[in-house]
Amino acid sequence: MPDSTMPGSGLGASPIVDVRDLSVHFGLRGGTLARLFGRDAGVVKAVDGVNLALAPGEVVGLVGESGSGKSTLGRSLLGLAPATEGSIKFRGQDLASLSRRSLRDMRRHIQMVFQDPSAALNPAMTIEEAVGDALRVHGMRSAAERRVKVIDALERVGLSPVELFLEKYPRDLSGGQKQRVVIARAIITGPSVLVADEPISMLDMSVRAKILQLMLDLKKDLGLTYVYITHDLASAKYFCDRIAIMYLGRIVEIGPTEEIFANPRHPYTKALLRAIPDPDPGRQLPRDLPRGEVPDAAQPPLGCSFHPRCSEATDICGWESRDLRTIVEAHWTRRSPEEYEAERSLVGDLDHLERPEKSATLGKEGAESARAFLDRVRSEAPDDPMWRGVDMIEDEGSGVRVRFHEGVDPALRRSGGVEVACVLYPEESEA
Ligand SMILES: Nc1ncnc2c1ncn2[C@@H]1O[C@H](COP(=O)(O)OP(=O)(O)OP(=O)(O)O)[C@@H](O)[C@H]1O
Repeated sequence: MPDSTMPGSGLGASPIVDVRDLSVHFGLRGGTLARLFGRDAGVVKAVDGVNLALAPGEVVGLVGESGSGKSTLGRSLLGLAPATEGSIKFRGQDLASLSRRSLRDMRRHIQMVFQDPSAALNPAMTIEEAVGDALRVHGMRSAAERRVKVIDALERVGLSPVELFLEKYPRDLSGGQKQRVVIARAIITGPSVLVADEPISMLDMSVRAKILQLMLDLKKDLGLTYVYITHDLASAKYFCDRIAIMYLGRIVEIGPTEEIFANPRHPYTKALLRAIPDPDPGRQLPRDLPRGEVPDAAQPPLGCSFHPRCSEATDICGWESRDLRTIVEAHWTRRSPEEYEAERSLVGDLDHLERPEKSATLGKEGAESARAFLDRVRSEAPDDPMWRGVDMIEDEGSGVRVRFHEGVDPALRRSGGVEVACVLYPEESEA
Protein backbone atom coordinates (compact mmCIF):
# COMPACT_ATOMS: atom_id res chain seq x y z
CA MET A 1 0.00 0.00 0.00
CA PRO A 2 1.40 3.44 -0.80
CA ASP A 3 2.11 5.60 2.21
CA SER A 4 -1.18 6.93 1.35
CA THR A 5 -2.31 10.35 0.65
CA MET A 6 0.39 12.13 2.58
CA PRO A 7 2.10 14.21 -0.14
CA GLY A 8 2.31 17.81 0.90
CA SER A 9 0.51 17.28 4.16
CA GLY A 10 3.59 18.08 6.20
CA LEU A 11 2.42 15.20 8.31
CA GLY A 12 4.58 14.36 11.27
CA ALA A 13 4.47 11.07 13.11
CA SER A 14 0.87 11.23 14.28
CA PRO A 15 -2.06 12.14 12.12
CA ILE A 16 -5.06 13.36 14.06
CA VAL A 17 -7.34 11.25 11.85
CA ASP A 18 -5.99 8.21 10.05
CA VAL A 19 -8.21 6.39 7.58
CA ARG A 20 -6.81 3.10 6.30
CA ASP A 21 -8.20 0.99 3.45
CA LEU A 22 -11.68 2.22 4.28
CA SER A 23 -14.68 0.80 2.46
CA VAL A 24 -18.27 1.68 3.23
CA HIS A 25 -20.79 -0.42 1.33
CA PHE A 26 -24.55 -0.12 1.35
CA GLY A 27 -26.72 -3.14 0.58
CA LEU A 28 -29.40 -2.56 -2.01
CA ARG A 29 -32.79 -4.04 -1.36
CA GLY A 30 -34.01 -6.06 -4.33
CA GLY A 31 -37.26 -4.16 -4.73
CA THR A 32 -39.82 -4.31 -7.48
CA LEU A 33 -37.93 -1.85 -9.67
CA ALA A 34 -34.69 -3.81 -9.43
CA ARG A 35 -36.54 -6.98 -10.37
CA LEU A 36 -38.29 -5.23 -13.25
CA PHE A 37 -34.90 -4.23 -14.68
CA GLY A 38 -33.53 -7.69 -14.04
CA ARG A 39 -31.01 -6.39 -11.52
CA ASP A 40 -29.77 -8.37 -8.58
CA ALA A 41 -29.86 -6.65 -5.26
CA GLY A 42 -26.21 -5.69 -5.01
CA VAL A 43 -24.08 -3.32 -3.03
CA VAL A 44 -23.10 0.28 -3.59
CA LYS A 45 -19.44 0.79 -2.80
CA ALA A 46 -19.95 4.35 -1.60
CA VAL A 47 -16.37 4.39 -0.30
CA ASP A 48 -14.01 1.84 -1.81
CA GLY A 49 -10.55 1.38 -0.30
CA VAL A 50 -9.73 4.94 0.77
CA ASN A 51 -6.58 5.99 2.66
CA LEU A 52 -6.44 9.46 4.12
CA ALA A 53 -4.32 10.84 6.94
CA LEU A 54 -5.06 14.32 8.30
CA ALA A 55 -2.28 16.36 9.84
CA PRO A 56 -3.32 18.46 12.83
CA GLY A 57 -4.33 21.92 11.65
CA GLU A 58 -4.66 21.19 7.96
CA VAL A 59 -7.63 21.67 5.69
CA VAL A 60 -8.28 18.78 3.33
CA GLY A 61 -10.86 19.11 0.60
CA LEU A 62 -12.88 16.16 -0.71
CA VAL A 63 -13.96 17.17 -4.20
CA GLY A 64 -16.00 15.31 -6.80
CA GLU A 65 -19.34 15.15 -8.56
CA SER A 66 -22.50 13.98 -6.89
CA GLY A 67 -22.33 10.34 -5.83
CA SER A 68 -18.54 10.15 -5.59
CA GLY A 69 -18.70 9.21 -1.90
CA LYS A 70 -17.60 12.49 -0.30
CA SER A 71 -20.42 12.70 2.23
CA THR A 72 -20.20 9.03 3.14
CA LEU A 73 -16.47 9.37 3.78
CA GLY A 74 -17.11 12.50 5.86
CA ARG A 75 -19.89 10.83 7.85
CA SER A 76 -17.76 7.77 8.47
CA LEU A 77 -15.25 9.95 10.34
CA LEU A 78 -17.94 10.59 12.95
CA GLY A 79 -18.98 6.94 13.07
CA LEU A 80 -22.22 7.83 11.25
CA ALA A 81 -21.51 5.49 8.32
CA PRO A 82 -19.92 2.32 9.69
CA ALA A 83 -16.88 0.89 7.95
CA THR A 84 -17.45 -2.30 5.97
CA GLU A 85 -13.69 -2.81 5.85
CA GLY A 86 -10.63 -0.91 7.02
CA SER A 87 -10.20 1.40 9.96
CA ILE A 88 -10.62 5.00 11.09
CA LYS A 89 -8.45 6.17 13.92
CA PHE A 90 -8.90 9.40 15.84
CA ARG A 91 -5.75 10.27 17.78
CA GLY A 92 -4.68 6.64 17.44
CA GLN A 93 -7.95 5.17 18.68
CA ASP A 94 -9.92 2.94 16.32
CA LEU A 95 -13.56 4.07 16.12
CA ALA A 96 -14.69 0.47 15.63
CA SER A 97 -13.32 -0.45 19.06
CA LEU A 98 -15.45 2.18 20.84
CA SER A 99 -18.67 1.40 22.68
CA ARG A 100 -21.76 3.41 21.73
CA ARG A 101 -21.21 5.65 24.69
CA SER A 102 -17.53 6.26 23.92
CA LEU A 103 -18.44 6.97 20.32
CA ARG A 104 -20.91 9.61 21.53
CA ASP A 105 -18.21 11.14 23.72
CA MET A 106 -15.79 11.07 20.81
CA ARG A 107 -18.24 13.18 18.76
CA ARG A 108 -17.40 16.11 20.99
CA HIS A 109 -14.02 16.05 19.26
CA ILE A 110 -15.19 15.55 15.67
CA GLN A 111 -18.17 17.66 14.67
CA MET A 112 -20.04 18.15 11.44
CA VAL A 113 -21.39 21.24 9.68
CA PHE A 114 -24.09 20.46 7.14
CA GLN A 115 -25.09 21.99 3.84
CA ASP A 116 -28.55 23.24 4.74
CA PRO A 117 -28.60 25.30 7.93
CA SER A 118 -32.40 25.49 7.90
CA ALA A 119 -32.70 21.71 8.00
CA ALA A 120 -29.93 21.42 10.60
CA LEU A 121 -31.68 23.65 13.15
CA ASN A 122 -34.80 22.68 15.06
CA PRO A 123 -37.37 25.41 14.25
CA ALA A 124 -38.90 25.07 17.73
CA MET A 125 -35.65 25.85 19.59
CA THR A 126 -34.30 29.31 20.30
CA ILE A 127 -30.74 29.99 19.20
CA GLU A 128 -29.59 29.68 22.80
CA GLU A 129 -31.25 26.28 23.13
CA ALA A 130 -29.99 25.06 19.76
CA VAL A 131 -26.37 25.99 20.40
CA GLY A 132 -26.40 24.88 24.04
CA ASP A 133 -28.09 21.58 23.28
CA ALA A 134 -24.85 19.84 22.37
CA LEU A 135 -23.51 20.67 25.85
CA ARG A 136 -26.66 19.31 27.47
CA VAL A 137 -26.35 16.09 25.45
CA HIS A 138 -22.77 15.79 26.66
CA GLY A 139 -23.82 16.13 30.30
CA MET A 140 -23.55 19.84 31.19
CA ARG A 141 -26.61 20.26 33.42
CA SER A 142 -26.31 23.85 34.57
CA ALA A 143 -28.19 26.25 32.29
CA ALA A 144 -26.08 29.14 33.59
CA GLU A 145 -22.83 27.38 32.65
CA ARG A 146 -24.26 26.54 29.26
CA ARG A 147 -25.26 30.18 28.72
CA VAL A 148 -21.69 31.37 29.30
CA LYS A 149 -20.42 28.92 26.68
CA VAL A 150 -23.22 29.76 24.23
CA ILE A 151 -22.41 33.46 24.49
CA ASP A 152 -18.74 32.76 23.84
CA ALA A 153 -19.55 30.54 20.82
CA LEU A 154 -21.95 33.08 19.29
CA GLU A 155 -19.39 35.83 19.71
CA ARG A 156 -16.76 33.73 18.04
CA VAL A 157 -18.95 33.19 14.98
CA GLY A 158 -19.69 36.90 14.73
CA LEU A 159 -23.30 36.95 15.97
CA SER A 160 -23.12 39.98 18.18
CA PRO A 161 -24.44 41.69 20.12
CA VAL A 162 -25.28 38.22 21.38
CA GLU A 163 -28.34 39.40 23.34
CA LEU A 164 -30.02 40.12 20.02
CA PHE A 165 -29.77 36.49 18.97
CA LEU A 166 -30.22 34.34 22.09
CA GLU A 167 -34.02 34.38 22.15
CA LYS A 168 -34.50 34.37 18.39
CA TYR A 169 -35.68 31.38 16.36
CA PRO A 170 -34.06 30.10 13.14
CA ARG A 171 -36.90 31.65 11.10
CA ASP A 172 -35.82 35.11 12.31
CA LEU A 173 -32.32 34.72 10.83
CA SER A 174 -30.84 34.97 7.33
CA GLY A 175 -29.20 31.93 5.72
CA GLY A 176 -25.71 33.18 6.55
CA GLN A 177 -26.68 33.86 10.18
CA LYS A 178 -28.20 30.38 10.48
CA GLN A 179 -24.99 28.82 9.17
CA ARG A 180 -23.07 30.83 11.79
CA VAL A 181 -25.38 29.32 14.43
CA VAL A 182 -24.70 25.84 13.07
CA ILE A 183 -20.96 26.52 13.27
CA ALA A 184 -21.34 27.86 16.83
CA ARG A 185 -23.13 24.64 17.76
CA ALA A 186 -20.30 22.63 16.18
CA ILE A 187 -17.48 24.43 18.01
CA ILE A 188 -19.15 24.67 21.41
CA THR A 189 -18.05 21.18 22.47
CA GLY A 190 -14.40 22.12 21.84
CA PRO A 191 -13.77 19.81 18.87
CA SER A 192 -10.43 19.39 17.16
CA VAL A 193 -11.83 18.25 13.79
CA LEU A 194 -14.72 19.73 11.80
CA VAL A 195 -16.20 17.94 8.82
CA ALA A 196 -17.91 20.63 6.75
CA ASP A 197 -20.23 19.13 4.09
CA GLU A 198 -20.91 21.76 1.40
CA PRO A 199 -21.21 24.44 4.13
CA ILE A 200 -21.66 27.34 1.72
CA SER A 201 -23.42 25.84 -1.29
CA MET A 202 -26.93 26.84 -0.15
CA LEU A 203 -25.97 30.36 0.87
CA ASP A 204 -26.19 33.59 -1.11
CA MET A 205 -23.07 34.34 -3.13
CA SER A 206 -22.54 37.48 -1.06
CA VAL A 207 -22.04 35.56 2.21
CA ARG A 208 -20.12 32.51 0.97
CA ALA A 209 -16.66 34.04 1.21
CA LYS A 210 -17.49 35.47 4.65
CA ILE A 211 -18.44 32.05 6.01
CA LEU A 212 -15.25 30.49 4.63
CA GLN A 213 -13.22 33.33 6.14
CA LEU A 214 -14.97 32.78 9.48
CA MET A 215 -14.05 29.10 9.32
CA LEU A 216 -10.42 29.97 8.59
CA ASP A 217 -10.37 32.41 11.54
CA LEU A 218 -11.84 29.76 13.83
CA LYS A 219 -9.28 27.26 12.62
CA LYS A 220 -6.51 29.62 13.63
CA ASP A 221 -8.05 30.62 16.96
CA LEU A 222 -9.16 27.13 18.02
CA GLY A 223 -6.49 24.99 16.34
CA LEU A 224 -9.04 23.10 14.23
CA THR A 225 -8.46 20.56 11.48
CA TYR A 226 -10.99 20.57 8.62
CA VAL A 227 -12.39 18.15 6.12
CA TYR A 228 -14.11 20.33 3.54
CA ILE A 229 -16.56 18.50 1.27
CA THR A 230 -17.51 20.22 -1.96
CA HIS A 231 -18.16 19.77 -5.66
CA ASP A 232 -16.77 23.27 -6.18
CA LEU A 233 -13.05 23.34 -6.90
CA ALA A 234 -12.95 27.14 -6.89
CA SER A 235 -13.87 27.35 -3.20
CA ALA A 236 -11.54 24.43 -2.42
CA LYS A 237 -8.68 26.39 -3.99
CA TYR A 238 -9.32 29.25 -1.63
CA PHE A 239 -9.88 27.13 1.46
CA CYS A 240 -7.81 23.93 1.36
CA ASP A 241 -4.20 22.99 1.98
CA ARG A 242 -4.66 19.67 0.21
CA ILE A 243 -7.29 18.38 -2.16
CA ALA A 244 -8.48 14.82 -2.67
CA ILE A 245 -10.38 14.28 -5.92
CA MET A 246 -12.96 11.52 -5.52
CA TYR A 247 -14.66 9.44 -8.18
CA LEU A 248 -17.06 6.54 -7.54
CA GLY A 249 -15.89 5.91 -3.99
CA ARG A 250 -12.17 6.27 -4.59
CA ILE A 251 -9.57 8.98 -4.29
CA VAL A 252 -8.18 9.30 -7.82
CA GLU A 253 -5.76 12.16 -7.11
CA ILE A 254 -4.56 13.85 -3.95
CA GLY A 255 -1.96 16.48 -3.27
CA PRO A 256 -1.26 20.05 -2.21
CA THR A 257 -3.86 22.49 -3.56
CA GLU A 258 -1.28 24.51 -5.47
CA GLU A 259 0.08 21.45 -7.23
CA ILE A 260 -3.39 20.13 -8.11
CA PHE A 261 -4.23 23.45 -9.76
CA ALA A 262 -0.86 24.08 -11.39
CA ASN A 263 -0.28 20.58 -12.68
CA PRO A 264 -3.37 18.37 -12.59
CA ARG A 265 -2.61 14.83 -13.64
CA HIS A 266 -5.72 12.67 -13.57
CA PRO A 267 -7.95 13.30 -16.61
CA TYR A 268 -10.89 13.64 -14.20
CA THR A 269 -9.11 16.36 -12.24
CA LYS A 270 -8.32 18.16 -15.50
CA ALA A 271 -11.98 17.95 -16.54
CA LEU A 272 -13.17 19.32 -13.19
CA LEU A 273 -10.71 22.19 -13.47
CA ARG A 274 -11.89 23.00 -16.98
CA ALA A 275 -15.45 23.12 -15.66
CA ILE A 276 -14.73 25.92 -13.17
CA PRO A 277 -16.68 28.97 -14.36
CA ASP A 278 -14.39 31.65 -15.70
CA PRO A 279 -15.04 35.07 -14.14
CA ASP A 280 -13.85 36.66 -17.39
CA PRO A 281 -16.80 36.37 -19.80
CA GLY A 282 -14.54 37.18 -22.75
CA ARG A 283 -12.55 33.97 -22.34
CA GLN A 284 -14.01 31.04 -24.20
CA LEU A 285 -12.86 27.98 -22.34
CA PRO A 286 -14.56 24.62 -22.42
CA ARG A 287 -16.78 24.44 -19.35
CA ASP A 288 -18.22 21.00 -19.72
CA LEU A 289 -17.86 18.25 -17.22
CA PRO A 290 -16.55 15.04 -18.75
CA ARG A 291 -18.82 13.47 -21.37
CA GLY A 292 -21.56 11.17 -20.16
CA GLU A 293 -22.87 10.78 -16.65
CA VAL A 294 -21.43 9.36 -13.47
CA PRO A 295 -22.06 5.60 -13.81
CA ASP A 296 -24.23 3.57 -11.45
CA ALA A 297 -22.12 2.99 -8.35
CA ALA A 298 -23.75 -0.42 -7.89
CA GLN A 299 -22.34 -1.56 -11.26
CA PRO A 300 -19.13 0.43 -11.72
CA PRO A 301 -17.19 0.18 -14.98
CA LEU A 302 -14.48 -2.48 -15.23
CA GLY A 303 -10.86 -1.31 -14.93
CA CYS A 304 -10.58 2.39 -14.16
CA SER A 305 -14.08 3.60 -13.23
CA PHE A 306 -13.53 6.84 -15.10
CA HIS A 307 -12.58 5.24 -18.43
CA PRO A 308 -15.98 5.54 -20.18
CA ARG A 309 -15.86 9.33 -19.77
CA CYS A 310 -12.12 9.81 -20.24
CA SER A 311 -10.81 11.47 -23.38
CA GLU A 312 -7.27 10.22 -22.67
CA ALA A 313 -8.20 6.58 -22.04
CA THR A 314 -5.80 4.02 -23.52
CA ASP A 315 -6.14 0.40 -24.63
CA ILE A 316 -5.77 -0.99 -21.09
CA CYS A 317 -8.27 1.17 -19.20
CA GLY A 318 -10.90 -1.55 -18.86
CA TRP A 319 -13.07 -1.42 -21.99
CA GLU A 320 -16.06 -3.70 -21.93
CA SER A 321 -19.43 -4.62 -23.35
CA ARG A 322 -21.29 -1.62 -21.90
CA ASP A 323 -18.90 0.76 -23.66
CA LEU A 324 -19.78 -0.84 -26.99
CA ARG A 325 -23.45 -0.42 -26.18
CA THR A 326 -22.93 3.28 -25.38
CA ILE A 327 -21.19 3.99 -28.67
CA VAL A 328 -23.76 2.05 -30.72
CA GLU A 329 -26.64 3.83 -29.01
CA ALA A 330 -24.98 7.21 -29.60
CA HIS A 331 -24.69 6.23 -33.28
CA TRP A 332 -28.40 5.38 -33.39
CA THR A 333 -29.39 8.75 -31.99
CA ARG A 334 -27.91 10.26 -35.17
CA ARG A 335 -29.74 7.91 -37.56
CA SER A 336 -33.14 8.48 -39.21
CA PRO A 337 -35.91 6.22 -37.86
CA GLU A 338 -35.69 4.09 -41.05
CA GLU A 339 -31.90 3.68 -40.79
CA TYR A 340 -32.24 2.85 -37.14
CA GLU A 341 -34.85 0.16 -37.84
CA ALA A 342 -32.71 -1.35 -40.61
CA GLU A 343 -29.58 -1.50 -38.43
CA ARG A 344 -31.47 -2.70 -35.45
CA SER A 345 -32.75 -5.68 -37.42
CA LEU A 346 -29.14 -6.49 -38.36
CA VAL A 347 -27.72 -6.46 -34.85
CA GLY A 348 -30.71 -7.19 -32.66
CA ASP A 349 -31.27 -5.65 -29.28
CA LEU A 350 -28.35 -4.74 -27.07
CA ASP A 351 -29.64 -5.74 -23.65
CA HIS A 352 -27.11 -8.57 -23.39
CA LEU A 353 -24.31 -5.95 -23.46
CA GLU A 354 -25.49 -4.51 -20.15
CA ARG A 355 -23.72 -7.32 -18.25
CA PRO A 356 -20.12 -6.17 -17.82
CA GLU A 357 -17.93 -8.51 -19.92
CA LYS A 358 -14.49 -8.19 -21.48
CA SER A 359 -15.88 -9.23 -24.85
CA ALA A 360 -19.20 -8.67 -26.57
CA THR A 361 -21.17 -10.39 -29.31
CA LEU A 362 -23.02 -8.40 -31.92
CA GLY A 363 -25.16 -9.24 -34.95
CA LYS A 364 -27.74 -11.75 -36.00
CA GLU A 365 -27.58 -11.63 -39.80
CA GLY A 366 -24.03 -12.89 -40.27
CA ALA A 367 -20.49 -11.72 -39.56
CA GLU A 368 -20.18 -9.65 -42.71
CA SER A 369 -23.14 -7.39 -41.96
CA ALA A 370 -22.08 -7.07 -38.32
CA ARG A 371 -18.57 -5.97 -39.39
CA ALA A 372 -20.04 -3.51 -41.90
CA PHE A 373 -22.24 -2.11 -39.15
CA LEU A 374 -19.25 -1.69 -36.80
CA ASP A 375 -17.32 0.03 -39.61
CA ARG A 376 -20.15 2.55 -39.99
CA VAL A 377 -20.22 3.21 -36.25
CA ARG A 378 -16.46 3.62 -36.22
CA SER A 379 -16.30 5.91 -39.27
CA GLU A 380 -18.67 8.27 -37.51
CA ALA A 381 -16.62 8.45 -34.30
CA PRO A 382 -13.13 7.30 -35.28
CA ASP A 383 -11.46 9.14 -32.40
CA ASP A 384 -13.61 7.66 -29.68
CA PRO A 385 -11.15 6.18 -27.16
CA MET A 386 -13.18 2.95 -27.06
CA TRP A 387 -11.66 1.84 -30.37
CA ARG A 388 -8.23 1.84 -28.68
CA GLY A 389 -9.60 -0.81 -26.36
CA VAL A 390 -10.67 -3.21 -29.13
CA ASP A 391 -8.14 -6.01 -29.37
CA MET A 392 -9.77 -8.07 -32.12
CA ILE A 393 -13.07 -8.77 -33.83
CA GLU A 394 -13.73 -12.44 -34.56
CA ASP A 395 -16.54 -14.13 -36.47
CA GLU A 396 -18.81 -15.93 -34.09
CA GLY A 397 -22.19 -17.59 -34.56
CA SER A 398 -24.51 -15.30 -36.50
CA GLY A 399 -22.33 -12.22 -35.95
CA VAL A 400 -19.02 -11.19 -34.44
CA ARG A 401 -17.34 -11.15 -31.05
CA VAL A 402 -15.53 -7.93 -30.12
CA ARG A 403 -12.68 -8.69 -27.75
CA PHE A 404 -11.26 -5.92 -25.60
CA HIS A 405 -7.71 -5.59 -24.28
CA GLU A 406 -7.15 -6.75 -20.71
CA GLY A 407 -7.84 -3.75 -18.45
CA VAL A 408 -6.02 -2.40 -15.44
CA ASP A 409 -7.61 -0.99 -12.29
CA PRO A 410 -4.96 1.56 -11.33
CA ALA A 411 -4.01 2.12 -7.69
CA LEU A 412 -2.95 5.48 -6.26
CA ARG A 413 0.76 6.01 -6.78
CA ARG A 414 3.17 8.82 -6.35
CA SER A 415 3.78 11.16 -9.26
CA GLY A 416 5.76 14.28 -8.53
CA GLY A 417 4.20 16.06 -5.59
CA VAL A 418 0.89 14.20 -5.70
CA GLU A 419 -0.58 10.70 -5.78
CA VAL A 420 -2.67 9.72 -8.76
CA ALA A 421 -4.56 6.60 -9.84
CA CYS A 422 -4.21 6.50 -13.63
CA VAL A 423 -2.30 4.23 -16.02
CA LEU A 424 -0.83 7.33 -17.70
CA TYR A 425 1.29 7.82 -14.56
CA PRO A 426 3.32 4.70 -13.83
CA GLU A 427 4.91 4.10 -10.45
CA GLU A 428 7.94 6.33 -9.88
CA SER A 429 11.09 4.62 -8.75
CA GLU A 430 12.10 5.32 -5.15
CA ALA A 431 15.52 6.60 -6.25
N1 LIG B 1 -27.66 5.20 3.13
C1 LIG B 1 -27.39 4.84 1.88
N2 LIG B 1 -27.95 3.72 1.35
C2 LIG B 1 -27.67 3.34 0.06
N3 LIG B 1 -26.83 4.02 -0.75
C3 LIG B 1 -26.26 5.13 -0.26
C4 LIG B 1 -26.51 5.60 1.07
N4 LIG B 1 -25.79 6.75 1.26
C5 LIG B 1 -25.13 6.97 0.10
N5 LIG B 1 -25.42 6.02 -0.81
C6 LIG B 1 -24.87 5.91 -2.18
O1 LIG B 1 -23.47 5.98 -2.07
C7 LIG B 1 -22.92 6.71 -3.15
C8 LIG B 1 -22.10 7.87 -2.59
O2 LIG B 1 -22.99 8.81 -1.99
P1 LIG B 1 -22.49 10.13 -1.23
O3 LIG B 1 -23.69 10.87 -0.76
O4 LIG B 1 -21.47 9.75 -0.24
O5 LIG B 1 -21.79 10.92 -2.43
P2 LIG B 1 -21.45 12.46 -2.51
O6 LIG B 1 -20.21 12.55 -3.33
O7 LIG B 1 -21.41 13.06 -1.16
O8 LIG B 1 -22.67 13.02 -3.33
P3 LIG B 1 -23.50 14.39 -3.09
O9 LIG B 1 -22.57 15.50 -3.49
O10 LIG B 1 -24.68 14.23 -4.01
O11 LIG B 1 -23.88 14.41 -1.64
C9 LIG B 1 -24.09 7.14 -4.02
O12 LIG B 1 -24.22 6.21 -5.07
C10 LIG B 1 -25.27 7.08 -3.07
O13 LIG B 1 -26.46 6.82 -3.77
